[in-house]
Parts: sequence; structure tokens; C-alpha cells
Amino acid sequence: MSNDILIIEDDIAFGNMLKTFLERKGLFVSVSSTKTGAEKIINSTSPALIITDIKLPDGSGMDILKFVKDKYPSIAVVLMTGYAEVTMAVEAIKKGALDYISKPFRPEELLMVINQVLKEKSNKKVTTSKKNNSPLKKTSSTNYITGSSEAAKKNHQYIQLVGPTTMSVLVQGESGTGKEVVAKTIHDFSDRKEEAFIAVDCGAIPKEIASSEFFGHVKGSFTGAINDKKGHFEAAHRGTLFLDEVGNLSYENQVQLLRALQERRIKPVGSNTEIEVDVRLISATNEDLTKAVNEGTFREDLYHRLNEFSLQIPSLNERKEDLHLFIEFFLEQANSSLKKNILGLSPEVSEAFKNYNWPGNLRELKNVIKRSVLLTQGEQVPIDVIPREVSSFNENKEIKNFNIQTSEKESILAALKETGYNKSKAAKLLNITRKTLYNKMEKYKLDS
Ligand SMILES: Nc1ncnc2c1ncn2[C@@H]1O[C@H](COP(=O)(O)OP(=O)(O)OP(=O)(O)O)[C@@H](O)[C@H]1O
Repeated sequence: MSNDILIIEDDIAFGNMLKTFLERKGLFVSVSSTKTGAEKIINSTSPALIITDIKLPDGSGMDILKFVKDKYPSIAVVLMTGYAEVTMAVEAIKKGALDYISKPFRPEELLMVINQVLKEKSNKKVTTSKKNNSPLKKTSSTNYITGSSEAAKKNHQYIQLVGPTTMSVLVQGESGTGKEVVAKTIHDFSDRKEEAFIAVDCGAIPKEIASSEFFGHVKGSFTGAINDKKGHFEAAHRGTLFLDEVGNLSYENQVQLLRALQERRIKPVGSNTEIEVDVRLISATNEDLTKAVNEGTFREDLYHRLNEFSLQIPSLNERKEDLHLFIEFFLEQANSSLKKNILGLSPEVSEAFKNYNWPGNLRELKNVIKRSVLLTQGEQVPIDVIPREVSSFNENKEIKNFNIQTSEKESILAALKETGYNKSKAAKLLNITRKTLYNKMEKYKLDS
């Protein structure tokens, strides 16, 4: 596969501007303004990375994502989203997009995302391509911080307890909450830590080639099997196999997986010889597997086999006490990778971060911090470099649930009264920014 980039953007001038900028940085770029044109380019050149707008004249970025995930799962997709489309971007990430970038953005920001994605692609978990037999890689060891919230402390305790056992662990949580990091930490607490930790993205494996991916194949066993290939089970022998997005496995693949786990033996496709494997299994899912079991799409026996111990990772919104720790940690990481020395967030940014609901969880926080560090000139991250969806989250939010007041106006009045007309305190009580409070007071003609 090439290192080419395909930009899909219906604003032709903008697409060409990005192309010129990226080509000056030494990248090979093609541009398409339609979905149909883009699909032709993908079929003929198989780029490494696709950057697509969400709205296209003959379809959407989500269609492109689906097309790529079905046909070329190893191509990375990044979405360019408008301000109002963030929820869709988060949905896209759940469906396999690697990242999104909110418009308007500066070309340097896009370049940073591209470099990050291309770097991650080369170290990333084992995803499979129909075209090339990518070598199995160990994922690099990750830096892990525990957090100080009750939920974080409890989970850490569980990780330490279950780590040294051979129990299968099912890690559940929303996308970007750190499930893979938790899986790697469990591995690091086990006496398998010197052996391989093989991470497999089950959502990226087409079901037709899943058995060859898991169990390997011998040369000539099917068209395209030009060499013997080791499967993930063999690669993880004596170590840990991490199955991410396990709920995405087809029913047939679930049966094969269960058999391998029960018998502790696998047979590569086209071979007559069985191989013994000793693998500790950790799986992750961001969907409710019990629901899938009830609906009959996920095998109950496999579910129990995977779930000898389960961990529920809270969303970032549910662990806001940990936010400052992660901010500091990601800030330090960004400073060191971008060779900058940003000391912290300005008070406005701190406030905005606290109020925002972080639908993409830790991954979103890490990305937002990295981009902000890149764009910050002074010592503190100013409000104008953070994405609009974060800085103005509250402005669009209806004020709800403050005590039992019925209308927004009544809620504001009650909060003002309660705080002796101290606007900062009232805004805090209402969970909005001071600026929003002023706007709302003006709207309702409340004296300040
Ligand atoms: N405890 C932690 N300490 C430090 N960094 C973390 C921690 N948890 C997660 N991260 C960082 O947050 C990002 C998302 O984490 P990770 O990929 O593990 O999430 P995930 O839940 O597996 O996501 P997905 O469901 O999309 O596969 C990664 O860049 C990771 O390094």
C-alpha cells in the first residue's frame, strides 16, 4: 500500500488548497469532489489515508467510511466535520474512522492529524488488509495513569487483582475511554508481560478471511495464500490476545473462536496439523453484549467464556474528578512530542473543558489538547485555539434541571438569588459559562 492521501471535498478551491499545502510537505495527494469519483480513485490507487468531508454532492463521508471498511479495512479514514456535525463524527469513530477534524481548521492542524494517523498506522494494532500480509506487531507499551475518582481507583484495584491470573477479562466502555490501555495494563500485571500482547481489531476483519487471520494458513490453501502465514493465536502464544470490538465478530467466527478457546488448539487453514496454543484472552466492546446475546447475534457460551471477569470503564463525563489529571498528562505528552513548553490552560479553557461532555472521551481530550498545544503561542492555551464545539458547548445548551424551576428564566433568577447575584457563582450553579449567563440575562431582560 502506498503512502498516498486522498482528499474528498466538494469545495474544489478548498480541496486544491489543501492538496498544494500537503504536496509542499512532501506528501502525494489526490482530490475528488464526489463520492463516485473518490471510489474510483480508492479502487485504483488504494491510498494509505482518506480525508473526507461529511457532506458530499452524491452521498456522505459515512458512505465512504462504510465502503472503505467493507472493501479496504486497512485504509485509515479521517472525517472533516462542520461545527454541528460532531455527534456524527463520534458515531463515525465508533464505526472505524480513525479521527476527525473540525472545520474551520488550519492546514498545519490537518498535517498534524495526518502525521499522527500515519505514525499510528505503522505501530497500530493488527488490522488486516486483503492485499498485504502485514506482519504481526506488538503494540508499544502505553503510559497509563490511574485517576483519583472512586471508579478509577476501584478499577485499578481490580486490574491489579485480575492481572496475574489467567482469567479472561471483558472490558466494557464507550469508545475512547481507554479499554485498550486497560487491557495492556492487565497484561503488564501478569507474568506474561515479557511475552507478546497482540491487539486485534475484530471490527476491521472481513469475515471471509477471519479464520486465516486468527489461525493462520498454509501456502496455496486459497487464492492469494502465497506464503505460510501465522495467525494471531500463534503470535500471542504464551502471551495475551486482545480482541477489540469483539461484538463485531460474525456468528461463524464466534463458533471458530469458541472452539479454539475450549480446545486450546488451532488448525491453520489448509493444514492437517493442530498446534497447541497458550493464550490469555482479553476482549473489549463498546456495545451491550448481553443485549446481543438476548437478540441471538452473540453466542451466549462465548460470552461467558470471554467474561470470566468484567471491567466497566466509565466515560470521561462520569469521572470529571479525573479531568485535571488527564489534562496535565496529555499536556505534558503534547509538549514533549511537539517540542513545546505550554504551562497550562487559561481559566476560560479550563472552564470550557469542565463543562463540555466529551463524547469521544479520553481520545477526544488527548486530540483536542495536542492540537491546542500546537496552535498556542504564549504560555497558556487560549480559548480561541480550542474547537468551537468545546468552547461553545454551553451556549447551545438549554438550561435544565436546576432545582424544580420550570422555565429557563426562573432557573436563572433562582440561581442569581441563591448566590446573592454573584454571576460567576450563579453560572457555576447552572453549569454554564459566565458569558452564556450574560447572554441569557440579556435575552430575558434580567438586570445585571
Ligand atoms: N489511563 C490512561 N492513561 C493515559 N492515557 C490513556 C488512558 N486511557 C486511555 N488513554 C489514552 O486515550 C486514548 C484512547 O484510549 P484507547 O485506545 O485505549 O481507548 P478505547 O476505549 O480502546 O477506544 P476504542 O473503543 O475506540 O477502541 C489513547 O490515546 C490512550 O493512550
